[in-house]
Amino acid sequence: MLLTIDCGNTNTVFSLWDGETIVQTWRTSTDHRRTADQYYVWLSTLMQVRKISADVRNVVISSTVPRVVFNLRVLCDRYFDCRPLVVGKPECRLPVPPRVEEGVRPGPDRLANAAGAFQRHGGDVVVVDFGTATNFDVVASDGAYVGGVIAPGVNLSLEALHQGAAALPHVDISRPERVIGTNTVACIQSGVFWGYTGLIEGITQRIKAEYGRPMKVIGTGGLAALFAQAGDLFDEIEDDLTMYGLRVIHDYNLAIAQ
Ligand SMILES: Nc1ncnc2c1ncn2[C@@H]1O[C@H](COP(=O)(O)OP(=O)(O)O)[C@@H](O)[C@H]1O
Ligand SMILES: CC(C)(COP(=O)(O)O)[C@@H](O)C(=O)NCCC(=O)O
Ligand SMILES: [K+]
Repeated sequence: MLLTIDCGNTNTVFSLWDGETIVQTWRTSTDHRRTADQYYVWLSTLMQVRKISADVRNVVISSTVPRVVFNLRVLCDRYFDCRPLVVGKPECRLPVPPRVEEGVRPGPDRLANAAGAFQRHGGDVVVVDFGTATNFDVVASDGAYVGGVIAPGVNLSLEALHQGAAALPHVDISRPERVIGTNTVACIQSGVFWGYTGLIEGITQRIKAEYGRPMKVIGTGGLAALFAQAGDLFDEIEDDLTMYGLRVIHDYNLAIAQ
């Protein structure tokens, strides 16, 4: 079976595949101190809970936190008896190489999103990925990642507001009914929710204008569904896009090795 691991700056997500479908997804906070043994105890316990007896033979990893990769490699070596494919490393080939400035290393999550979006939609796509950062990944008609936008993430903004302003509490993000808040929490929620809605609308519009061809806008990441409530921001929402892209990259590397 294939295990895809998407390690972001906040959370690390593991998806177990059976052929073409994801059997289960598990999420833990990202912590570079977590050892291979700790990962394995956690994963195998959760598999037992779901009565899954997985024979993991292949692993593919995207990590925006370089330090965690070492222990994930040890996990693969010690418990799955395999060498993982790590997106962004020279030995991991991409179906279509990115077209960016010389020396730039795009986030592996963005490369995975591009591979997944191209397989599903055939290019001319913007992926809006809500993680620690809110990324816009532009995928050209041939499937190449060609750049995009990195904005501070929704939770990061909420946290910064709380940290920086003595009288402002930490609030959870939600869609306020009204723009004009009548209490402090409602004002913050409005600022973040409608502020990000404006950001997403404005940036996708400008990307489309600069790109000059019709584009599809795909939302992914936990908060995409919440922002879909704001109106017509996305053509589609695909929560598993990064994982799916990792699978595409895995399949491609397997095919060229044969
Ligand atoms: N479904 C959700 N509802 C609310 N908040 C979420 C949801 N999914 C993720 N988040 C929040 O968004 C932030 C970043 O999400 P995540 O996708 O895990 O980031 P990363 O991929 O950078 O680790 C986290 O603070 C997390 O709590
Ligand atoms: C922008 C990111 C931090 C987003 O990562 P995440 O929010 O998933 O943790 C990540 O894609 C990254 O580290 N990128 C490297 C720079 C670049 O993509 O140009
Ligand atoms: K991510």
